[in-house]
Amino acid sequence: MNIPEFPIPFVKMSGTGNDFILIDHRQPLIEPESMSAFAAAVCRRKFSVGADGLILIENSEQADFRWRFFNADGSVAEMCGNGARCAARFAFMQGIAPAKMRFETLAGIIEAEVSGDEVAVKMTEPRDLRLHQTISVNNAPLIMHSLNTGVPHAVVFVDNIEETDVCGLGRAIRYHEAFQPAGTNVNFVQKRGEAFKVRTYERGVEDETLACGTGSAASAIIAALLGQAASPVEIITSGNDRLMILFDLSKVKAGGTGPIVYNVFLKGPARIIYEGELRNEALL
Ligand SMILES: N[C@@H](CCC[C@H](N)C(=O)O)C(=O)O
Repeated sequence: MNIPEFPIPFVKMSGTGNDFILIDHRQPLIEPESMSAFAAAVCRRKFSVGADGLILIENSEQADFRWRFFNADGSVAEMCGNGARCAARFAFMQGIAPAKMRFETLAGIIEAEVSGDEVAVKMTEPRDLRLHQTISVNNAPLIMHSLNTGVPHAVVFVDNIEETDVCGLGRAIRYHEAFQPAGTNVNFVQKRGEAFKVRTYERGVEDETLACGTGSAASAIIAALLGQAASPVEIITSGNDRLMILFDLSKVKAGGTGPIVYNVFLKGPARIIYEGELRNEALL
């Protein structure tokens, strides 16, 4: 890795327990070929700052800014719902963007609105919907659904979410041949009154995270398509925080087949935990 010039100012943020390191990278500090290794080093818990992901905010010619998003293992993700809410608040706070903004991600343009510590983002149009797939996991048939809400998600409805082996089952599904080569994030979902509890095994973190925005959106939309919910859907995260998912749904596409879902919004808190300066020892 090319060693960047230290110290590097950063902000640590949490989107309902999904935590990120944010860096204003409009003046480039880290060489593109070193970014993945840099992300993996600074996201390493207990040895460095520790986080589920790294977000670099850069200049854009089409929007208020663009981001580069890295998972904790250094892999690049096309989109991250909670990261998007944190990035919007960071950009507003640093004077990079107004309260109502647009920014570029690999999944497309994201619209966001910041109001205090609450941030709403308009997600990309969901795609690649598959309902009622049966795959074999640990030699047993498992029924699941899948949807791409910016990144790929599998959704499994369970009867006892507390007892579900999120890491064991999640890893088996994440690496299942049905989802290769990209792999998938995996959400386990259980209805709780009018709300839904969601626990997510995240690709690129390779662990359960305390919340997942795109996973919550995929779970809410699939619950609605199965007739179990209607927008707005309240999601209870693993960390017992709340996210709201709003969307429009029409059961049949005009002149075609299959449902369409559009105007998908993800709303919830995006909190600033601390600000600091990275030293070179953060990479050791
Ligand atoms: N935590 C995220 C999703 C981040 C990307 C994911 N790990 C992937 O690689 O697909 C969210 O809040 O949406």
